[in-house]
Amino acid sequence: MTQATQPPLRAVLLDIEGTTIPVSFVHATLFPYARKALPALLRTHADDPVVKAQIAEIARLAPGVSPLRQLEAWMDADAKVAPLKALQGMVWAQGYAEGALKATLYPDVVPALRCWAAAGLSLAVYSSGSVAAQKLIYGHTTEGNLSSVFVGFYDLQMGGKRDAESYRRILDAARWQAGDVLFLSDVVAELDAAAQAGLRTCQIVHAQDGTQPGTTHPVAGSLAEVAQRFGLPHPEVA
Ligand SMILES: CSCCC(=O)C(=O)COP(=O)(O)O
Ligand SMILES: [Mg+2]
Repeated sequence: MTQATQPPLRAVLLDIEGTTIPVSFVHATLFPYARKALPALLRTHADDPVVKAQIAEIARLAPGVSPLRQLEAWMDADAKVAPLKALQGMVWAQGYAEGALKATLYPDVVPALRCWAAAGLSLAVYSSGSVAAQKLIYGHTTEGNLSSVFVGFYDLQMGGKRDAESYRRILDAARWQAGDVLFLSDVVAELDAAAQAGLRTCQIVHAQDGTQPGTTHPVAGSLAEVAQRFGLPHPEVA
């Protein structure tokens, strides 16, 4: 089916890093903040039930390794692992609360999200970052609290982003039909998995992030371009 003959989209599912937020913000601000703050979190919150549950999960995944060493190894590898993502979310919460962290989105993102939500599209997030971290990032942007534009937040509890089954779980949870949903990501393997589950896809490519355009999904350099390609309401970029 060509774009013109496809039914109108009802929902947009968005990745975060490389899609709505520059890779540099995640790697130069969020990740170093978490790396510095995690040792103290493990020391001072050892009795917190959430921390305890994550430590138990680390021990299950990496038996015999010190939790901190394992977290450092995962951070070195940029591994998308649920216990690391949950603990990173906890330390970022403190950073946002103290005003040390504020998310800077790509300039095209806020106008597009507000315009699409106002036009009745359902918007949801699917990121490796924990749901708590997603709500924090959109709750503390340089342009204010954006969390109300989203009707759903999904993380690795749905499964890995390169696994088609994860997208089927999200469709079930959101009660969406696959063909009504557009998934946006910078990572081709994630788009492949979403397409396998029947979602429509578009790769977001930002030269400043070094994103390599693939050949198997439509490509756009901004959400305004996505709107144009997929017949979505067109945001006025401020
Ligand atoms: C939720 S903000 C932090 C993003 C993060 O921790 C990460 O690993 C990026 O994952 P994504 O799936 O958004 O590319
Ligand atoms: Mg990404």
